[in-house]
Amino acid sequence: MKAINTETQQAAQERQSQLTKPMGSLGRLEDLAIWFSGRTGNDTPKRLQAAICVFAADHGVAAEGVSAFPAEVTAQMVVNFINGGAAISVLARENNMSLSIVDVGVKSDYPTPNTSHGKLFRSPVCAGTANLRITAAMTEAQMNKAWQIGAGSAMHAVENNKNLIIGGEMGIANTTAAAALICALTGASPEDIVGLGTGIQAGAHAHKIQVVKDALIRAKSAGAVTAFDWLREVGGLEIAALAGFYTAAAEAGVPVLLDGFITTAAALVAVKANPAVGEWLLASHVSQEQGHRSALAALNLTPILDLGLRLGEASGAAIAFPIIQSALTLHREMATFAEAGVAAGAM
Ligand SMILES: O=C(O)c1ccc[n+]([C@@H]2O[C@H](COP(=O)([O-])O)[C@@H](O)[C@H]2O)c1
Ligand SMILES: Cc1cc2nc[nH]c2cc1C
Repeated sequence: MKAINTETQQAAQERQSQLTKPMGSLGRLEDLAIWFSGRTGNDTPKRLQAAICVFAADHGVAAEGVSAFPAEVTAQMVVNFINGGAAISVLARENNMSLSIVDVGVKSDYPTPNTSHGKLFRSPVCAGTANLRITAAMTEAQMNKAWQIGAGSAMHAVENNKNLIIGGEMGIANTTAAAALICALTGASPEDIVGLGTGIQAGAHAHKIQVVKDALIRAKSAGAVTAFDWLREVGGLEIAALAGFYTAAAEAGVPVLLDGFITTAAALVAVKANPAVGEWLLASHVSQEQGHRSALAALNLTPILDLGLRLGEASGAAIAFPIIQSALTLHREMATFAEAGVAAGAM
């Protein structure tokens, strides 16, 4: 894993103190510029070129009635992404970000749209996971395959000169898998982590908590210990792909911007498997899903935005992106006190 460049990071900190503003007056935007300086080895980091990959897959646990929507919506939304009508399609266009949709296990058939608001990669590992309440979600081989597809997507983005990696997901019932993973990897209780996902009612929420409890007990008695064990037992194909995606980005030394609850669960898996990955992660927002705040805290991450979002698809990351871009442009282009002939204050 590439080390953080403390020299460029320090130079960026020094530059921040010389720009024509009271020190600290740009708040977290200053920290973001300094953070990127250390990661890019450049005291004035270049403009960001972001790649978004949305990983889509289905979940056997949807059969438990844990989502407000039917599983068919996963496939239908994949088509909507490519047709340009989904939130992430709009946001990717708005912010000039490349958009790839990667099917790693969508169950229902769907036509290949002949529009191209994003690139579709059909690489299903299998037709969705098994029901994690009653059996392992994936086999070891399926999990590894999904992980490798995610890693390959990150490497492809890096080869295309992308310098910010954004992962998103689409998968009906995946907040159940993500909640189970977060509980398993942080020790939190299902009551504190399981949320309403797409908008289930109180009765379905109580049942969803029980499903997660049952899954945790089952997986534990099946011998789950490592992050990979838990991923295989209670995770999902798109979550495995995201964990591989984040790990490969960190290994290539390219910063990662997380999205919501599910992407954070994937990041937790990646960091538990290799703690150095954590140095390359930024949190775009804290979602409305109940356990997101504590999952981010477990990763030592502070979200940029808190807008009550709960959509997924990388939408929160795409919304935070222009703020990060502004932080870097300000850092590069603002004049120093000396250049502008402005008197510096006492520091
Ligand atoms: O990103 C989030 O924080 C988030 C919170 C709630 C729901 N979602 C999205 O909604 C879907 C999962 O919700 P559910 O109720 O089917 O588990 C999945 O496609 C996610 O992208 C996403
Ligand atoms: C319509 C819809 C869009 C989504 N995007 C991400 N998850 C989603 C879930 C639903 C139900």
